Amino acid sequence: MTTAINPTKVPRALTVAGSDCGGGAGIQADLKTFTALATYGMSVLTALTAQNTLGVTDIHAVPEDFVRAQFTAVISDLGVDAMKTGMLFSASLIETVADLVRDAQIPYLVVDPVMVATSGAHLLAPDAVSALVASLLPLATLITPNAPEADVLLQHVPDRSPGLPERIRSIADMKSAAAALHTLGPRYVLIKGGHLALDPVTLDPLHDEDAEATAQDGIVIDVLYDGVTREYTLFKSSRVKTLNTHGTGCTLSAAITALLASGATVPDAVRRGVAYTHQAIVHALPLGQGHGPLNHAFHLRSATAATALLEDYLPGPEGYVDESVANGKVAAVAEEEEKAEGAVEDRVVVLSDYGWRVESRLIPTQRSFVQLLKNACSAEWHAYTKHKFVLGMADSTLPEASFRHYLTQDYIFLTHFARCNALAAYKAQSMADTVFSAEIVCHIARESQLHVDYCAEWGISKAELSATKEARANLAYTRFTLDRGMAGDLLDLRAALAPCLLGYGDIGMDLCTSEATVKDHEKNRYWKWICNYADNDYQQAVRDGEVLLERLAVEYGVWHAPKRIEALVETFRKATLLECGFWEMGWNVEW
Ligand SMILES: Cc1ncc(COP(=O)(O)O)c(N)n1
Repeated sequence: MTTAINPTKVPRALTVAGSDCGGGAGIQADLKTFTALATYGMSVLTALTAQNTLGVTDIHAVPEDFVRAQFTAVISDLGVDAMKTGMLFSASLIETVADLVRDAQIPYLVVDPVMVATSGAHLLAPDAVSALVASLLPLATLITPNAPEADVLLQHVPDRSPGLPERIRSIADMKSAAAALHTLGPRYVLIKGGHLALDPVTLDPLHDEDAEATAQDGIVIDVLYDGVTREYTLFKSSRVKTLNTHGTGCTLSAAITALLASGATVPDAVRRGVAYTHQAIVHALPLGQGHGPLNHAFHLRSATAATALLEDYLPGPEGYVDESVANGKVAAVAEEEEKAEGAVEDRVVVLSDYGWRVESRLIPTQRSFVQLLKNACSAEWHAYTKHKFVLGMADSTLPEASFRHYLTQDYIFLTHFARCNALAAYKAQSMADTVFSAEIVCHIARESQLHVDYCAEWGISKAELSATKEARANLAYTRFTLDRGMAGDLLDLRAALAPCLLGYGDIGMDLCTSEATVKDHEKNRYWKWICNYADNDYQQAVRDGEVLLERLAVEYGVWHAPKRIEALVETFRKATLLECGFWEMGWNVEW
């Protein structure tokens, strides 16, 4: 039976996996991920586990006939654009699923060869690996083993070349393993590097004694191999110091499946899936007493923000039967939220192939430092992000002379913005944070070159740019930021830089989603500028910057230092006003 056609534009994603009643892994993680990535999620259960963050206490396999019934129900009526498999448990379940997939002709199949849970429980019978290799891998578009799973699968590669490692330890090993696993059938192989300890600079495998220390600031490399083009793509993420990684593999393969269902190519789905999973780990929840779950809804930011989202949908006063009861409830919720705010102590484990070490650190629960800054300066933020210069770009009424003046000054601004980030690299307390800022410097250098090209489109030559004198507003803003950085610490500097990073993100998004702007965008002279800041790359930079600010806020102890918060708010306010001054400068073409 082939899959039903899709009469809507909603991407349809199916997971065939085990249930984790604790909600962190398996079907539950997959469905949360599908929803977070705006796909319609469906599930076929292969096994029920009694499980929490500490481990699996029992497993109940679903009979093959019932797996068949679930799959047929989904395929015949709702249809599937992409599907993944997770915990399949036994050889007979694997063969059943492979039979069903073969008939259904689903466009994409992602196989996550789940073998052992983070907690150590066996989720696949050892004798079922041969069935997985023989029946399911040949049908897969992509397989997503971690290094230990890849090691097991490699034992099943016929004609193992002598170059294949016994145990994957380096990027070179990951590459040769990926190419070897491709011969088992899947076009793409993604080997996840979370279990490897690599030197963050040379990317060489670490010796046992160095692994523990460097794993703190380490990086994770995932290797994707395309068996048709024979190309490798390496995805780099910073390693997150946390114990809360339960469900990481499920989440990544589900995210890739959702993105494939949405029309992404495999490399793009992997790139975005890795980024989504990384953020879900960064915001992971310290729930339970073992490996806590990821936060699949990190983009809702906080319970307060999620509830605020619902404000638009609440009925008016006429919707309540008894207003006093309703008000009482609201007050109770507010009190609960207040109690929930603050910081909790999280046990942080630095994990590597070679061992682990526990540290403790404070993790804010409900609070967002970025939100605090924006709320405290809401009037200034409004003046900046809704400035007449911005509104003039939205409807293309901004005089070109103003924009040109702004562009020439922005070129100078970029130079100082790079210096600020170089200063941030110097102020950083860890190699990872130094590299983070240094990479921004390199990014600004490239942006500066693109700026020259963009200015040329506006008839501004490189010579003209070089001869431009710096306007007072520019001087004030950039030197203020540098001064904050030199006199203060990394957080002071990042708070001074935040209005630029976050504000342009807000403006790009606002203008790109405003109906009026979008409707006439072909006639809008500023559309390209707008798209540049609404683009995924810039928005990702905004998210990275926000995550950094939230972390620094905790690391520098601001939640216990009201005076420090006040000072940081003032820095943020001044920088926001100086951004307004920058627009004013453009608007008035003042020198
Ligand atoms: C039902 C189910 N499926 C998959 C996993 C693996 O997830 P993890 O390795 O994070 O424990 C799990 N623990 N439970």
